[in-house]
Amino acid sequence: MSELPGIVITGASGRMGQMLVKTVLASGKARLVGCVERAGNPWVGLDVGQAMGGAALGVTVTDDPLEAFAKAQAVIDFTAPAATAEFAALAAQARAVHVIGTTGLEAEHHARIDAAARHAVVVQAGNMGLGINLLVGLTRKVAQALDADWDVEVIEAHHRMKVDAPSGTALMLGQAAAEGRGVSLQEARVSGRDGITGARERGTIGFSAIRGGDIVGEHDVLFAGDGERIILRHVATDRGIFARGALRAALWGQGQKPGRYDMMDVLGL
Ligand SMILES: NC(=O)C1=CN([C@@H]2O[C@H](COP(=O)(O)OP(=O)(O)OC[C@H]3O[C@@H](n4cnc5c(N)ncnc54)[C@H](O)[C@@H]3O)[C@@H](O)[C@H]2O)C=CC1
Ligand SMILES: O=C(O)C1=N[C@H](C(=O)O)C[C@H](O)C1
Repeated sequence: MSELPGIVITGASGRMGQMLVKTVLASGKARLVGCVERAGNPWVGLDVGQAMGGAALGVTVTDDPLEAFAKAQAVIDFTAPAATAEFAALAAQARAVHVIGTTGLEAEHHARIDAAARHAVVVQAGNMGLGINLLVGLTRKVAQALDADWDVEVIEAHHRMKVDAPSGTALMLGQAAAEGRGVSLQEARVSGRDGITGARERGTIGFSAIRGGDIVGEHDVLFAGDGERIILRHVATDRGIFARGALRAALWGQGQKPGRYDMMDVLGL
């Protein structure tokens, strides 16, 4: 029997990094072959199992991604935009599937990810969970069925440590609403109202972000009409859903042609 795919986790000491380490170990479908953290992180040089407060796993956290990626069939990356753009090139060099969960990516990061995807398999999504990816389809459908008399607002809530807004998921949902309506999100988007904003402009898609406590991730897509409202809602209560989705993407990516994919491809939605 051939060996299970080897996985490297970047940002291993982070909230998602630790969840990913546990998920890969528990899966029985992949091997943990490396963990990467940024230079200066206190976990660098430690065994990742011991750093997490458990038994040694025989995987030392390194700040050298190239060395780690050389052993990997897939890199699962939930870090920060600049790091992810750099990892994209290194993962492609190693011909490893790059699963990107990092959000807050801007045009320059997407361009570097696109360049890497010419040589290797990249799966990128602002949300790796099944529920949200289903909600994206529903949002597109509802937006298609309603005209611009229905105001669309995307409302999201996350923990106090989240650094980007709107969330990657909120942007996926906004994009789906814009597609359903046949408009450009870039042109329709209104974020973070404050002060004398004037009346709401017809056809815009609004975004509001709440930050507090330990909220894992909550998203509402509100369609507000005259005399009625439709609310599509997803509530995440456990980061395990994102980690299991990311591992599924890493396994799905084995043997695919080089290119850029998302969770819709992985889930067959
Ligand atoms: N797509 C999805 O399903 C999900 C995406 N996310 C996204 O994943 C990212 C991480 O989220 P959290 O784990 O909550 O953040 P976190 O701050 O707990 O973890 C990020 C980790 O990345 C590490 N890191 C940053 N730069 C690095 C570098 N150059 N090299 C190696 N490691 C580096 C940090 O040291 C930290 O340990 C965020 O962008 C978040 O929005 C989070 C959950 C689900
Ligand atoms: O930072 C988080 O925590 C999350 N980030 C993703 C996002 O930006 O949408 C996914 C999830 O909501 C949790």
